Amino acid sequence: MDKLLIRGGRPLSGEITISGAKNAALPELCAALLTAEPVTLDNVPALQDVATMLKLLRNMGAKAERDADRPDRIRLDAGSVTSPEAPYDLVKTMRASILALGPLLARFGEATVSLPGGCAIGSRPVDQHIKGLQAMGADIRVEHGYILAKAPTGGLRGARITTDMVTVTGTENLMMAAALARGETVLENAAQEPEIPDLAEMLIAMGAKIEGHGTSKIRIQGVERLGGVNHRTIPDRIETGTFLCAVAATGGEVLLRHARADHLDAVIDKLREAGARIEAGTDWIRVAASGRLKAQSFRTSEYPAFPTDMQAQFMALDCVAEGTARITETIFENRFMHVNELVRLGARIEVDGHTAVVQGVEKLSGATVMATDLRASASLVIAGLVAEGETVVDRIYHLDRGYDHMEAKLRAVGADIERIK
Ligand SMILES: CC(=O)N[C@H]1[C@@H](OP(=O)(O)OP(=O)(O)OC[C@H]2O[C@@H](n3ccc(=O)[nH]c3=O)[C@H](O)[C@@H]2O)O[C@H](CO)[C@@H](O)[C@@H]1O
Ligand SMILES: C=C(OP(=O)(O)O)C(=O)O
Repeated sequence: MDKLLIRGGRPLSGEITISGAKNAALPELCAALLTAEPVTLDNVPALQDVATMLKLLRNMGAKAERDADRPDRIRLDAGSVTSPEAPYDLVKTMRASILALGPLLARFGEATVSLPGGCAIGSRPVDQHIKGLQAMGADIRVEHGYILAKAPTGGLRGARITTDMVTVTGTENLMMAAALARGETVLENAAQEPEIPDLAEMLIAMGAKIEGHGTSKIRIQGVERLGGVNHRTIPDRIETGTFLCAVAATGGEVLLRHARADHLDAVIDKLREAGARIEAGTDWIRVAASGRLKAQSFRTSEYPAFPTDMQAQFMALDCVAEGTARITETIFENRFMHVNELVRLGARIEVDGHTAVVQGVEKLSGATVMATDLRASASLVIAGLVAEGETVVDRIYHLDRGYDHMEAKLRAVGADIERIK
């Protein structure tokens, strides 16, 4: 199993190019299932989750290949889908496979999708996806770990759907299903994360009629068919935020290219309050920091508030900042698993329910730690970059699921980090 060996204590300087967003690319790959025409996606990151999604689409009979001359481009053709099914062995490694459910049901009138397992960060049920599709007339049974879904005769029907909580993939699944349903769907309490308007723009370019994306009320007028499209995925705001925290923690100065500061206001505000210097243009962000920063308290919440996917990385920064930070996680019930590993590196953190209290220390000291989920892994990498001596981050397959060549990007700005097999 691969590990990362980090020798900490080096400031970072230079340039990093931000990849396309994992959480936009995954639903957009599934959106290709809505049409029999070719779809081309650009700026798709090279990640394990994307590879898994391509496998899943090919398993259904779709064509899904990276362009040989241009690796960020994926060409998809779901004209040849024969089996609207997502089997357990592919779904179990990637929860986002649930995003195949809405498009398959809308286009083929039926779908069989394995229930995603509970994962490290929480139980993560999909009841809201199911409830929304049922409101559109689908008959849904859960048997032997599979969601067996059938559309009514004549196809899904538009409906007014208010989800019990704000759900990102739930909103995406229902928006995609509604694009091919009969009549109007109104999604109330919709998620507003930037990945949702990006998906909506792609669907609109395919011929969908969608309004209100990026707000909590999305209106979709179903159309009979959708066509092909060439769409460019937005930059990954969480990869961007991860590198911003890394530079703020280690000190130095780095220019992030192809980055969108306007998708990351809550994190950038906190970094500035901590003492990092940040400038930004339309597609770049420059971050500079020196000395110890000031610890920052925050509370994760739905967009545009502080993202849960940045909680672990910012906690690593707080571990070596001056003062005390209170970090409250409100989205997932079990997203503090990095805490014990950070403590192994010398951090002082106490968890009380959904809140972690971090007392900043002057330094961390390298140790062997274990990655438990994707962003926990990123947090341990940041901690390793600031710790004295050697840190080994074990089980980095989590990191490979969601970061595009992270260690190569960090090495290019001066980090002493290598992958050991
Ligand atoms: C592929 C992708 O885009 N993943 C992101 C997406 O995950 P994902 O879409 O799975 O997360 P949700 O927004 O759905 O989850 C929000 C909360 O709602 C709960 N819930 C959700 C759906 C449901 O049917 N029932 C239910 O109870 C979840 O357990 C969680 O407590 O948004 C999360 C929250 O920003 C991010 O951390 C993930 O990186
Ligand atoms: C939790 C995450 O992803 P997923 O929903 O794919 O598990 C994440 O990106 O931090």
